[in-house]
Amino acid sequence: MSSLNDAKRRAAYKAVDENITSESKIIGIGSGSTVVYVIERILQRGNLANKECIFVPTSFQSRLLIIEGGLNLGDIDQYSEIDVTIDGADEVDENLNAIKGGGACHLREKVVAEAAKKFVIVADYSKKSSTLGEKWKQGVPIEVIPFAYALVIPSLKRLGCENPVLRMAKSKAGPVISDNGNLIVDADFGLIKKPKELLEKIKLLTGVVEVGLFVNMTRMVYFGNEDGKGKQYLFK
Ligand SMILES: O=C(CO)[C@H](O)[C@H](O)COP(=O)(O)O
Repeated sequence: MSSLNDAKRRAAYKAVDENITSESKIIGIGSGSTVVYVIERILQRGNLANKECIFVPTSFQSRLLIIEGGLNLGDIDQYSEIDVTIDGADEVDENLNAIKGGGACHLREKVVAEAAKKFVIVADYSKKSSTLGEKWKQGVPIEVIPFAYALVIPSLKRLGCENPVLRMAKSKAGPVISDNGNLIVDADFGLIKKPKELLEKIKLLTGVVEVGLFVNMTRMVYFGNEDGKGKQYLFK
């Protein structure tokens, strides 16, 4: 296994072991490659898989992971109070603010994170930074309704992003369509020293549904380390 995957797995296992307890009944499941290891660990711990836990997905991908794992699937409209949500991230700064949405799922991810008493991020060492924008060079993912994207792009330029890019699909001629039927614009703002301010400004643009900046939401981050030895935890 690559050191990166190994690091993802270590972070995910530790986060499950330390945050999903016998008290946890409703659990939010994020999206992405690291979350696959979250489900793997939950299944290994048969007591979690078999008992009456309900798992709330953040995407088509995590819905499938829950179903294929034979876990109890719930929806956010049935379970709007979640005990703990565990999700990946594209970058996390030293204040535990994060960029998310590399998989175009950040709208649902934010809903399920906000519904949780505790929001926990799992990531490999390459995601750790001191200031957002240092590591994730693709830009801030912004979910936009299709009708408005041509208007949102120049507005993002006025906010300081030189080249906002409509995210295109890799195996289809056309744009990435989110699970909500929307488009994703990736907007590189360089180093983001004031993520809350930027989030508020982007969110005010008409047609923007959600921004992949998770500010003041994360309680804990588990980073899997490169050396294969330890794990690094950051707590708020
Ligand atoms: O925000 C996300 C999807 O929208 C993912 O959590 C993020 O992209 C991290 O993914 P991975 O664990 O594959 O690195």
